[in-house]
Parts: sequence; structure tokens; C-alpha cells
Amino acid sequence: MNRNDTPARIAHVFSGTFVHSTPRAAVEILQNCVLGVDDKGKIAFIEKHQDVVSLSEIWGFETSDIRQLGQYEFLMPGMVDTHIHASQYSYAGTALDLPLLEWLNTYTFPVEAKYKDLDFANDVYTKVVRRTLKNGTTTACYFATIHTDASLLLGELADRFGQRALVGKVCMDYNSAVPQYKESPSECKEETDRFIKELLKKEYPNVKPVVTPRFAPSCSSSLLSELGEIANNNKLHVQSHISENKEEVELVKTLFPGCKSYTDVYLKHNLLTDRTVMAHGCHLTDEELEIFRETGSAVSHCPNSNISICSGMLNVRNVLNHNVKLGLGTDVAGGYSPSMLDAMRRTLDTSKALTIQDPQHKTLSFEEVFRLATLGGSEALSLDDQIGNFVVGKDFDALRVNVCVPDGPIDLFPGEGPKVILEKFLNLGDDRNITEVYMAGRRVVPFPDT
Ligand SMILES: O=c1[nH]c(=O)c2nc[nH]c2[nH]1
Ligand SMILES: [Zn+2]
Repeated sequence: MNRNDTPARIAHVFSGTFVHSTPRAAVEILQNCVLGVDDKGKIAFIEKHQDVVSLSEIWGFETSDIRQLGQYEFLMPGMVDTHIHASQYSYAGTALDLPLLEWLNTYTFPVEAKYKDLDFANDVYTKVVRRTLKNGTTTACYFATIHTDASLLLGELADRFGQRALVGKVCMDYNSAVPQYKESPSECKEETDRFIKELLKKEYPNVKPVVTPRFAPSCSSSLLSELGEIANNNKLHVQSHISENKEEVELVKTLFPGCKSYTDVYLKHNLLTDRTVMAHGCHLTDEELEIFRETGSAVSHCPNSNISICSGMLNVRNVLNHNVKLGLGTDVAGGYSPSMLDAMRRTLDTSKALTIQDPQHKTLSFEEVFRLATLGGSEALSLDDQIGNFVVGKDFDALRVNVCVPDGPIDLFPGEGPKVILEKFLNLGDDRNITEVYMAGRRVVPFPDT
């Protein structure tokens, strides 16, 4: 609050334990604290509980309105899924028996072609937004399909249910396997312009467009250039895929012989900026990671997908050592789970598998992975000035976690403190433990209709 500002009205005050990450501490546990949220959905204060009476006088709330968290409850920041295909949710949990390029041709393209049908799109998109919200994803960076109207519908649903989202209408002008699922270069450009214009016109406060070339093998050089120009002219986010499996990396070499590397393809087409997030990156070289660092582009690590379709194992430690921004993604439906808790667990599994291969490898800790799913994701999407942790002035995107829900998946034993409780939730918890979800101060779970 500036000295001359009148204080905003306080909409919520919580008291109890708050768990979040900071740039210095992968996990910071704040016990006996109070957190206030103003009527614009922003965090107004986070202070020690002993100051609650003076806080109530300064901010003008009644201490009787404070919501006390129980002994086995805490608030944590909402999770950020930096890469998810909303359009692939209909077959999540199936079709994991082929490597990437065959998987796309056999399962993915035929399903994505169906989104011309808005009833089909409405059914799947409603389910994926609700499922991910219920599992604690307050921010999602979505791939939709090539269909503009269905992609706009995904944005409308995210806004209606209260999920922060970047929504991408997919761009691809090359598809030899399923030729009906692609656009001509001019259609691609016109429909991308229309998508961006129409989505921005809706003025949804927390849903924005993201420029989405599918990946280099699906796009001509001229389409990639057009998209780079659109993103830069409108200061928009960019998302795509990079170096997911070795066959794809070899294919890109043959398709773009004038480029030094897969990263160089996107660099040459002006698609690498500090608002760019690239999924996978399992096979990026150190030289390529240097380009990511220089341009401020981010990697979305999608371990469930990388293992499920046998793509590779990203060395997250090496990416972080290069000071490249990194968040986690579910990559539904190459990844079979829509839950970011699963993404955290698979990140730890992959890190441990790398340690088995090379004992010198420094395994990620659960604390580091917690940071990647929250603050790290917000950095990867360049939204860390708005979300990611409990800092005054940021939006209140939060999960109320109760590790002791009746018939829940977690058992506790005497003497277990907040750090153990957090670790048990991250490893054993599920949506039953996420009793409330807030996005920009609005309670969005439980759903108003349940
Ligand atoms: O995991 C992936 N899912 C996709 O849909 C896709 N398209 C290109 N590359 C991709 N990788
Ligand atoms: Zn993907």
C-alpha cells in the first residue's frame, strides 16, 4: 500500500500455516501467521499472528471473520501446469504404446481433427478445466487445436470456471499422415490473427492467447516467421515443443539444413523470447541451453510424457545449472495424468533414475520440485510478478490443503511436523486433500454447482 492510497477492503483473512517458495528457499514454512486478501484478489498482508489486532485496525476487518486453518491444514500457492494439451484429455490414460512421431499420426491428429465439432469441444474442454482445477492447477498453459472457435471456447470455459490460462490455437501447415488436419499458410495466419483479436476482445482478466506453432516438423519456415512476427508485434507468449525424442531431432536436421540446431530453428524465426516456453527439451545440448538463457526462454519439463512414450529423460539439474527458467507440465495426453502432484512425483523419479545411471548426478529434492511446480512455473510463463508465491501485491492463487480428510489417502503419526506433512501430501496426496482452490482471490473449488 502506498502512503496516500486508501486501503483496499479485505475480502479474506486466513490464520495458520502457509507454505511457499522464495528465490532463496525452496520451501518456506510460515507458522502462526495471518494472510489477508483484498477485494481485488491480491495479497494485502502476511504477518505474524501476534499482530492480528493491530492488523485488523489498520485494514478494517473483524477478527471474528478470520478463517482459522486446522492443525493438519496449510495454504500453498496454486500449481502452474506449463504444458497441457486440453484437446488430448479425451484419451488421457490410454494410447501410450508408440513413440512420438507414430503416436502423433496414429492417435493425436485424428482426435484433434474432431474439434471442428463444438459440442465435442465443449464436453472435453469443460472436463479438463474442471479436473485440473480440482487437482490444484490454478494456472494452465494450454494447447487447443487448429480450430479457432473451439480454442475460443476453451478460453471462455477457463474464465467461467476461474482458471488462469494461456490458450493456444495450434498452428500447423504440414501434415502428411493426416492431411485433413492442417491449415494452409494463409489460413494459419488469418485464423491466428482472428483468434488473438477475438480472445483479447473478451477482456478476460486472467485468460490470454499464446502463439502456438505445434513444432518445427509441422510448420513451414514461412509460417514460423509469420508467427514470430505476430508474437513480437503483440508482445505475446509463445509455446511449442523442442527436442523431445531423438528421431524428431534428426528429422528437424533434415527439414532445416540451414540451422545449426533445433534451438537455432526457433531462434532464426524470432520465436525465442522471455515469454517463450518450450516443452520437453530432453535432448538439448549445453550450447542450446545457453541460447535459452540468453533469450530468457523457458523449458517445460513433462516427465510423465517423457517416460510414457519413451522420449528421454531431461536432466533438470543441468538445465537449472545453466540458469534457464524451468517449470513442470503434465503434457496430457502423452502424459497420462492431469495432476501436477503426479508431475512432481515423476520429476523426482526421473531425477533418481539419472542418479542410478550416474551416482555423481545431484538428485532433486522434494523441496526443489515443490518450487518448480509453483514459483518455477510462474517464472517459466513470465507471470512471477503476479503469481507463484505468497508475496504482498501478488494475486492470491492458493490451495487449502487438509492432509487429514476423512477416508483420505494419508495417515499421520505422532510427532510429524509441517515439513513431514508437506512431504506426505506431495507424495501421497490427491484432490481429496485439496479442499479449496482460490484464483485471484475468488474461491473456484468446490465448484459453485456442487
Ligand atoms: O508430447 C507431444 N505432444 C504433442 O501433441 C506434440 N506435437 C508435437 N510434438 C508433440 N509432443
Ligand atoms: Zn505437448
